[in-house]
Amino acid sequence: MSSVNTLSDTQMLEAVKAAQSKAYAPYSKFPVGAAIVGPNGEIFSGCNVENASYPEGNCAETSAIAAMVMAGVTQINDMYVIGNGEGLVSPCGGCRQRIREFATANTRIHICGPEGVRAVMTIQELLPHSFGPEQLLPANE
Ligand SMILES: O=c1ccn([C@H]2C[C@H](O)[C@@H](CO)O2)c(=O)[nH]1
Ligand SMILES: [Zn+2]
Repeated sequence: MSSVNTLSDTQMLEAVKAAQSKAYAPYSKFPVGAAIVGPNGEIFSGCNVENASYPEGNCAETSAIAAMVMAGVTQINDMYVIGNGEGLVSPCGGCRQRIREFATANTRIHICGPEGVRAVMTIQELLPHSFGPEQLLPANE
């Protein structure tokens, strides 16, 4: 558990809380917010969007990634996630793969609670031995 929040943690906590407040989660009643810091310090946020056809719902991380890509950005420097409860709301398997697509070795995922950042991890820790763009894209980029 990390106990000290940096200035940017404080700013990002505000951003994820604002995103969480927009969640559409009438079925699970489990609102989640996510906020990405891009390579130039831009912030892209998203919330979970559920659906009466349950499997069609989107996670907050997925929504934030869509907002980032819509803005023309394809690199995640940091991802902040917040949910309710005591434990760690860490990205689901599908979202780990989606984050992986835009992550670098320096990307950090910050799992938050209302009081601050509870844990920080790398995508390598969340998704070891992962499959990624390097397998499919030419190396001469
Ligand atoms: O990291 C997570 C975990 C869960 N959810 C959402 C999916 C669903 O709407 C609700 C309950 O699983 O929380 C997220 O958005 N992100
Ligand atoms: Zn997910």
